[in-house]
Amino acid sequence: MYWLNSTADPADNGEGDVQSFFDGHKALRISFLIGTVVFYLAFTYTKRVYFHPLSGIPGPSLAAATQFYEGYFNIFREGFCQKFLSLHKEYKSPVVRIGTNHVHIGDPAYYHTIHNPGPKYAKAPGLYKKLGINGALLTITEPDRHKTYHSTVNQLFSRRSSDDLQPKMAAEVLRAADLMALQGKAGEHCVIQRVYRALAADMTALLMFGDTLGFIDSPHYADHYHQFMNNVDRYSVLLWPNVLGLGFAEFDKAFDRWLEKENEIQKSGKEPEGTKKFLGLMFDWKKSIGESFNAEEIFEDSFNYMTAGMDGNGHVLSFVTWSILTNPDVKAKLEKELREARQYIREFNHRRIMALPYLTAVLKESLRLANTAPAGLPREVPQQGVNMGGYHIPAGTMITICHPVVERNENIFPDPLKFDPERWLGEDSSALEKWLVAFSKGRRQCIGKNIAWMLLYTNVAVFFDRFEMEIYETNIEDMFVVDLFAPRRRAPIKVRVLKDRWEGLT
Ligand code: HEM
Repeated sequence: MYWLNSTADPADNGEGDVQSFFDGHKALRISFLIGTVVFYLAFTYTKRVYFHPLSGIPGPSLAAATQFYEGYFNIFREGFCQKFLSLHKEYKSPVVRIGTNHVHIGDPAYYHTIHNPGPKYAKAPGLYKKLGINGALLTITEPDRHKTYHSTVNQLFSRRSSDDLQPKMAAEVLRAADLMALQGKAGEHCVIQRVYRALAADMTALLMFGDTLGFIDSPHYADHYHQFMNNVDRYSVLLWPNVLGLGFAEFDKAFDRWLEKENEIQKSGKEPEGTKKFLGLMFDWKKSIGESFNAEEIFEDSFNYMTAGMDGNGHVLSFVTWSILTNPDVKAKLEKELREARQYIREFNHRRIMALPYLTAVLKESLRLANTAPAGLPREVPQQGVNMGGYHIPAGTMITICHPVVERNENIFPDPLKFDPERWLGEDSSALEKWLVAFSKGRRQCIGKNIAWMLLYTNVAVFFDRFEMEIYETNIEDMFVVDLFAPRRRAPIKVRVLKDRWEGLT
């Protein structure tokens, strides 16, 4: 830098001169900075838009150039995923580029290629590692690691294991219904989404840890709005890793209690009777892969199961409730079927409840339209790349096919926005099963599917057979789905119980 000032004393090390040069040339300094930034931006833009391996794929140039494009829609508009379907129309292409290294597929024919039973198309670290829930089953991206974890815990989520919950689930659902009846009599409304979430959270904890956090015991007049649920609502999913230590004291305490019990089992070497619970299985898994048990990691994973269970079910059941109560024909048909099955419903015979055809159709149609994965579940294109929709997509590209591509496709589901359970009852309806993707498909599909179905069936059967209900101060705008990786509605669903049809029955 010495050359900048030719009149300087050669004995001087030059630092002072450089300083005075820049002090005296503020405008030049600013221009230099602006020039550097403009050059950098222009260079990056040109490189990403025109000289990137995805350059040939149509899509908004700004999306290709910078992640800020996606960020803008996520922060200031209704979410980037709201644009996905329209981008395919705008660019008249089944493949569009939605990020620097990210493409979106608009053709349902590729859904099962991406979400397949094999190890190809691993979860994209670009999203899952950023969620920060280290070690959680959900965020494991390495196929082999996922396989060993999944096969160790899978038995806990089997249909049989969910069946074993029957007596306790019956007690909790029937108790929640009794409390709703009391609210109805008092002329109070009920935030039913909280009731569903509370039931699902308690059942998830019971399945996994053999204990609950007592959601259903939290004040019923607040619709079981437990501190855990309250905190989940306050901190978005994207902030969880930062707040896990802050607002979840009760879960923390419960986890310590469960861990202490498991440590005793490990020390004594004496397994209790019955299906091994989650922490025991995690000790097994860690041993089998030669790692030590990391309590912090398992805590985060456990937290993730709790929220996935609570909010997955709450989200879908709130939509079921809205759909039944705003479609009088559907409501009448369902109530007729439930009335005829009342005996089994009151006995909480879940296997018989789960065989009811119209209820099944209502639930499938709700799962289709509830929008359980609005932004899709990004995967990574495997080695050698793939050809899709007339384009070559290179290995390592993040690839997404959001669920509405399938769920709102008019060739698969004619008149797709209509809530029409009958479509699942027709002669060729079995062909539709492959397009029921709400739990995803393939190797990374929802592990909690069995308990989720059991809750969906029994909650709807009990509440809709027992109560005449109406929607209370909730409108269609409240049903809008906001993408926070986990789907959220703008506002929860409220109902009012008008009549208790089981009152006086013995
Ligand atoms: C109606 C309710 C539910 C719906 C619609 C639902 C939906 C989904 C979807 C779409 C995925 C795939 C996520 C991805 O690929 O990243 C998933 C995964 C998962 N779900 Fe669910 N879920 C529900 C209930 C539950 C319940 C009750 C539990 C807990 C017991 C649970 C735990 C999980 C876990 C741990 C994963 C990660 C699985 C893996 O990566 O192998 N879910 N769920």
